[in-house]
Amino acid sequence: MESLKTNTNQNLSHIVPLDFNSVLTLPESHTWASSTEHHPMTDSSVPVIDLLDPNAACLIRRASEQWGVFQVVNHGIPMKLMKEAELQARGLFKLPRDRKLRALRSQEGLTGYGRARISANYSKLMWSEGFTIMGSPLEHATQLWPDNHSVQTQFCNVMEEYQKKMKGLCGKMIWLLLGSLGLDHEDVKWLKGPKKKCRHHPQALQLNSYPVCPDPTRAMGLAPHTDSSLLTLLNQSSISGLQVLKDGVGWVPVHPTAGALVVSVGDLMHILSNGRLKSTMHRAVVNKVHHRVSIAYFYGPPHDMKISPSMKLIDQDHPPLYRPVSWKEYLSIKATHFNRALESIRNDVDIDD
Ligand SMILES: O=C(O)CCC(=O)C(=O)O
Ligand SMILES: [Fe+2]
Repeated sequence: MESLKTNTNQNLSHIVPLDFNSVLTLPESHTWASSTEHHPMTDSSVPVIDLLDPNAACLIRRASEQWGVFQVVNHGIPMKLMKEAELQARGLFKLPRDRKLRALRSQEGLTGYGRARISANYSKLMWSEGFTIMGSPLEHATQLWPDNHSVQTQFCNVMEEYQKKMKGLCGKMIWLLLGSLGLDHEDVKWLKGPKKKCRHHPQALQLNSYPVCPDPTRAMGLAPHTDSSLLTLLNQSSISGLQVLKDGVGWVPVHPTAGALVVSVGDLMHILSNGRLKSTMHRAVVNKVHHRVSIAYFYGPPHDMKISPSMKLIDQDHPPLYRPVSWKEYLSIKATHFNRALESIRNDVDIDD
């Protein structure tokens, strides 16, 4: 792979995705030892919950305890906006490679085009490319469409509106979940309440693209991971690819449901709930026919706020499972320990650095 240098002369080739159009066979660098072909030994599937159901809070608590992942319908996000965001993402990833590379993430940067960040934790590369947005994507939009002001504006408007709507829904979902565990605003003061003005909650939008793959069973779209967030809302479009790891069963596909959003409990929500709600391992597989795009919205607590198991969920039989940790600290622990990050902050486990 060519090395890409910026004007600060940093070598950024470890951020650059493969030129997927230029290869007819799966390169060795992207060939995973174990096949992603799977035959789950179960008929059970990730619950689909109607948010207008009077029993919704109880259903999402049960789904979060048993699966850590569920789909929601009647969530109030306009279908038109979900489709428009998907179209904008597709338009971006269809741009010529040199255009996308103009908006490449920088070494320390958080936003822009590049490989999945978890690539650093695996020896094989993934069959995907991503684009991260935090707030206004205007700077990158001008790099992507330098001569087309109206495309820039349209892209920014859609992505900003999408983040705004996701933020509202995420807040609602988090309070539904916490309420179903018996927690209220007094127990989680740092979390934005309906009328309270609180500190800034970091959010990020991750556009994922999984190009058509010549040998999908030996490739990996996005390798197994848990999300570090409090909660993640995923718009997975109509093409399947997302799978969750279910204890005793194996990888279970999350079949796309028209208009639904996939909700995943993140590691920090798992900590806050003292282990009651699961942050489930998930991955994305690829296919030979369709270019799949997904849009993940991650919502976290204020960066420096220490998150610890809620006092109300601690008693003699349920001691605090985790030590307090801020999101900032947790992200750096995750960078080192990756899928063992939660284990590394458990009160009852010692693991080597
Ligand atoms: O594309 C998908 O289905 C999964 C995306 C995901 O897990 C992520 O962006 O963290
Ligand atoms: Fe994820």
